[in-house]
Amino acid sequence: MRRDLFRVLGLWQTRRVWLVGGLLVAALSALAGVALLALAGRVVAGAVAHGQTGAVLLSGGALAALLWLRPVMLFRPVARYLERLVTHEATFRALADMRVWFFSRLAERLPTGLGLRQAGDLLGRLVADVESLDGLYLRVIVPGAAALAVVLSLALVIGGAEPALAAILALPLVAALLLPLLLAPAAARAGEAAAESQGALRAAVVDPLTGIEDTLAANGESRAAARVAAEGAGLAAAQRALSRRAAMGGAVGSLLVQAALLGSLGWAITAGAAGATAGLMAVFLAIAASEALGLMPRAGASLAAAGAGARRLFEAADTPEPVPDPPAPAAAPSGRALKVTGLRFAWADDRGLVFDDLELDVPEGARIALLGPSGTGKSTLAALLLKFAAPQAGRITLGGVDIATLPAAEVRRRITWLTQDARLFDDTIAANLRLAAPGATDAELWRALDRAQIGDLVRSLPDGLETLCGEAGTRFSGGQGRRLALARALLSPASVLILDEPAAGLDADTERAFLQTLDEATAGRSVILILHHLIGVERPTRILRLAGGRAIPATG
Ligand SMILES: Nc1ncnc2c1ncn2[C@@H]1O[C@H](COP(=O)(O)OP(=O)(O)OP(=O)(O)O)[C@@H](O)[C@H]1O
Repeated sequence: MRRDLFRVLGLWQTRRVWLVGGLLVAALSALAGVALLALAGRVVAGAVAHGQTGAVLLSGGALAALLWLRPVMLFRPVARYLERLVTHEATFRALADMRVWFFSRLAERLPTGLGLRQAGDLLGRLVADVESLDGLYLRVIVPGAAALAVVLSLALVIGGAEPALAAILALPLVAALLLPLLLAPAAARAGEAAAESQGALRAAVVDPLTGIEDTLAANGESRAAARVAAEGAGLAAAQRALSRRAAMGGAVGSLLVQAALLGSLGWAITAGAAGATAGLMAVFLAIAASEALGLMPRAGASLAAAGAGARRLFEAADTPEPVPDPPAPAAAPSGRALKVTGLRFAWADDRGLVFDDLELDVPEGARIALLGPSGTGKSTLAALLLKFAAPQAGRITLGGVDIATLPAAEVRRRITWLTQDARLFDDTIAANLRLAAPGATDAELWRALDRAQIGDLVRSLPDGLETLCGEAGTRFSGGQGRRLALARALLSPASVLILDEPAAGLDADTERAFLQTLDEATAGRSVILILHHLIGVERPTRILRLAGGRAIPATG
């Protein structure tokens, strides 16, 4: 837990000005509270002495304390306000950075999809686990710094005059300050269970909702609801356990603060008149300290929750990168011929080989039709060409340069892929298209839409290019969405296009029309057409069939 939390602090380095600023303001605000009650104590002690001696005026010290009371009283709420402002701003900034960091790490590490990870669980990590880290700063570090400032100031104020009294006052408070560190390991399991349940609950909701049609068609909603209920109950139980720990910490905290208060009171009573001023001051200071230290032991639960959140974040973020970028990349290639030699690849050690000694030549401007039954590795080949996975043996060169020596982004600028289940995102048609070419003009968007045989439909929509697609393109039929995705691929400036079943979703006439115009749409670029069968109008320069892990020439 400790290592994970220190790593979080390391990632927050860039926000250190805000974070340290928050600590200083919090300490200042706590000290203002101490000063307020110290001054009040001094005035009351002066008034008591004044009553005893029958003097007409308060002593000089008590009078000065009285004069100082007003500015400190005014300063205190200002400091409290600033404390809230700065510490919360610091947290918002640090957590926002953390979310972007986590998202980028996932994007690098899961290029071929989530695998066995669940979208809902990852969402839980991005939202709830990142959020639990605010407890590390707002409920542990900030109050800890404020409490430390209070304890030190008490020791200074009382310690000089009455060391024994300072010890009576400070020892229980130091215990309250350190208690979170002792309580956190015991609460760790509850924190872990709560974080896991958060993820499981989100997964239980997101999974059936993402495929709601299939859930409903199978009458599966009551089973899905039962799973949500079960995960919800698990989460409630874990959170209850965590709250119990926090409540126990709170109770111990008030006991310790009361011990400091009673100890000071006892000392004041037994010290008699000589110690009355110091004793009274100590009682007042113990009251001041209760605010800063009383809640400290509760921080043990927050520390445990933050530790669990951090562990889950790093567990996902540290998934090994399937294809790390080379430390010293080669110069970008000038040519665009693709060549695959001696390629061997299996998705995992315990899975069979998808390719064994695969050879493939895609000269500049060639159009290769790649056929093969389901499961022979057509999509896998595309994944290897885009560096979503790395071969166990063999080479893939682009313009004569081994892509293993190029950064993935460089390769993906030159090779693009219309995947089999290409997705539209929850944005406008224009924004979806400009994913492939951010600088494309509207005229270029329309040209790509026309080439993908979907221009007329988009023209007929009231909002045209600004029409919203909905999540996963739900606003469109499967075939329409596919054509929009095809337009996006055609718009890409990449010099090698891999089009996986580009005509899927088109009726026979439109498919024919599209394939006949594909030459013009992809002029000057190399194209790998992944198809289950040819319809006779594709005019490929070569036809290859994938079988037994190799690409063999075919006649169509
Ligand atoms: N991301 C992945 N992780 C693990 N195994 C995978 C992954 N993608 C594909 N496979 C496996 O690799 C093999 C080849 O799959 P691939 O999707 O490349 O075939 P395909 O020829 O494109 O099939 P289809 O025509 O059905 O799309 C299959 O056994 C498949 O289970």
